[in-house]
Amino acid sequence: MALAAGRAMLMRSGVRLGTQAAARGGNGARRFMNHRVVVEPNTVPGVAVIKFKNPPVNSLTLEFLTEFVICLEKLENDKTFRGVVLTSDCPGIFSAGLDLREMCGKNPAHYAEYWRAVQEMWLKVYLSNLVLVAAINGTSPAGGCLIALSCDYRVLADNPRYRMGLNETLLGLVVPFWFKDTLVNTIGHRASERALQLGLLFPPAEALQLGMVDQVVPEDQVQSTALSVMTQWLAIPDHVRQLTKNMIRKATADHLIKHQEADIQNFINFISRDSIQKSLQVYLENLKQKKH
Ligand SMILES: CCCCCC/C=C/CC(=O)SCCNC(=O)CCNC(=O)[C@H](O)C(C)(C)COP(=O)(O)OP(=O)(O)OC[C@H]1O[C@@H](n2cnc3c(N)ncnc32)[C@H](O)[C@@H]1OP(=O)(O)O
Repeated sequence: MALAAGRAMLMRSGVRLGTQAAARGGNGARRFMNHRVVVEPNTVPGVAVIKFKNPPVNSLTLEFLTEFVICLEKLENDKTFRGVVLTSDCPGIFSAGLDLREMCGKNPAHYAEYWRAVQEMWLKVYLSNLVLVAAINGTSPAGGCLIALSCDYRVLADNPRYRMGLNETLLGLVVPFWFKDTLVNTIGHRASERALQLGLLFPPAEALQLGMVDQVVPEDQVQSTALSVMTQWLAIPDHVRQLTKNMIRKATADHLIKHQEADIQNFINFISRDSIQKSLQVYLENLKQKKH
């Protein structure tokens, strides 16, 4: 379903699916290249590394979301893969979250298409049959943090400049209920209440203390740590681990699935408001002028 919609979207936007290139890297591993998402089968058997490559800040544009979902779907359907490490190819930034330009100055049909793509990405990551480990090698606000929170395990680089959290209120936005649920499921109710209302972005030591990440390691060890953690997760037979994951996550995902259309309509109504459009424009302008 998501794959078909994604293909249609890519066709509309002029991206040819046939352009995905395969090449052999130095270690002989096949390396699949999309435009914005690079998939590298790694030295650990059954594990692929997905690198976000949407410079300058890996913002979650419609095209990026579509490519990402297609990549995950392909890996899920390829039974040689059991686990995926998610990381970034953009130095210092895991993902800047939703692309603000997708939510500014567009029409309701675009907002609907964009929000559905955000929902589908979250459902795909949150309910993935694969083991997903986030190797967070940069800052990850809002939607970037959501991707990491939706993985099974998080390893964060020990760099005080890298902040993580759901900062939507700082942009004048109300966090969607399923972003909130994902955070509450990870760090608990009280910590989420404070973090969400204040739009807090946490440095590594605090993120670890809160349980927002599972490990903080030196920057040059993020990916290797993620891969060795993966080995531990893959020691469990897939079917029992998948059933257990599904049992724990199903209610949260079902909440969105049940209200998916209403959630899209709510997003359109909210984002189309003059006051919201104005505050997003001011936020973007401030980013340009480096006032943040
Ligand atoms: C019911 C309704 C519910 C609505 C809920 C909507 C939910 C939204 C969730 C979100 O994800 S909103 C996005 C939140 N993201 C942020 O607040 C991050 C903003 N960006 C930054 O703080 C910084 O850019 C950075 C990530 C820390 C990187 O800093 P750096 O100094 O390295 O780069 P910049 O010069 O700031 O940025 C370069 C370039 O990229 C543009 N940009 C940055 N972030 C975004 C973004 N999220 N979307 C689109 N574009 C972004 C920035 O404007 C610069 O552009 P320029 O043209 O080169 O000036």
